[in-house]
Amino acid sequence: MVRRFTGDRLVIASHNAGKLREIAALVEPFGVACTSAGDLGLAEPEETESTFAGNARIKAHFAARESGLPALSDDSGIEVEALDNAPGVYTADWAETGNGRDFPMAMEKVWRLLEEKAAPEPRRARFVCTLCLAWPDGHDEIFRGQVSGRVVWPMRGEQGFGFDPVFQPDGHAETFGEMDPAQKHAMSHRAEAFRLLVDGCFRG
Ligand SMILES: O=P(O)(O)OP(=O)(O)OP(=O)(O)OC[C@H]1O[C@@H](n2cnc3c(O)ncnc32)[C@H](O)[C@@H]1O
Ligand SMILES: [Mg+2]
Repeated sequence: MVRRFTGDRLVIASHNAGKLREIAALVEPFGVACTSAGDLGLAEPEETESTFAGNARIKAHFAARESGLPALSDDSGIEVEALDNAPGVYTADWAETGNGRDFPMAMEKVWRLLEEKAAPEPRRARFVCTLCLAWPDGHDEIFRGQVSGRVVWPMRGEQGFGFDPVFQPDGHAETFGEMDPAQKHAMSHRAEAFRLLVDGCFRG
């Protein structure tokens, strides 16, 4: 049995401004007030697992325990088929410079590796999003969404965040970086996982 969410306040267990924006827009229609882990001064736990679900659990349970409130985390990334699904769980790590994150550099690295392999077009990829809703008593629910498409180069568009400028979803001419937020929400990995969360926990 999936546990229902009956509260009116949720901690968003993420320190990524782009995700916070998207998750707040998805949660808003349900009349649930969102506070981010950063607003509460919570630390960023280390993501030591090798799966999206494992890392999503670490982040949500940490925030739920520390805040005493239900917490929703998001672990996500881009899997590139010709790179054996890298960077995948390590998408944020590929952008890490020591002084912050450099996503243009990480996207260029993906492109360079694809060129070195002479990977044939289209260069298939998918965005994956795993959401974990955890309660302070230790219970959790996990939901996964994905969207298929291709990696394109050069980068296109200023919208969104992270790897959006090099990901073109199937059936569309624009990259996620060129789409407005509502268009991305209509098809994204995050939106799919969120629909499952709503069906299971908000309405179920
Ligand atoms: O862990 P939190 O604090 O939530 O923030 P993070 O940025 O570290 O997030 P992840 O550990 O889940 O790393 C996933 C990375 O994958 C990328 N990513 C995930 N969803 C994306 C999306 O919708 N569009 C573009 N890039 C995305 C983005 O660059 C993220 O930094
Ligand atoms: Mg992270």
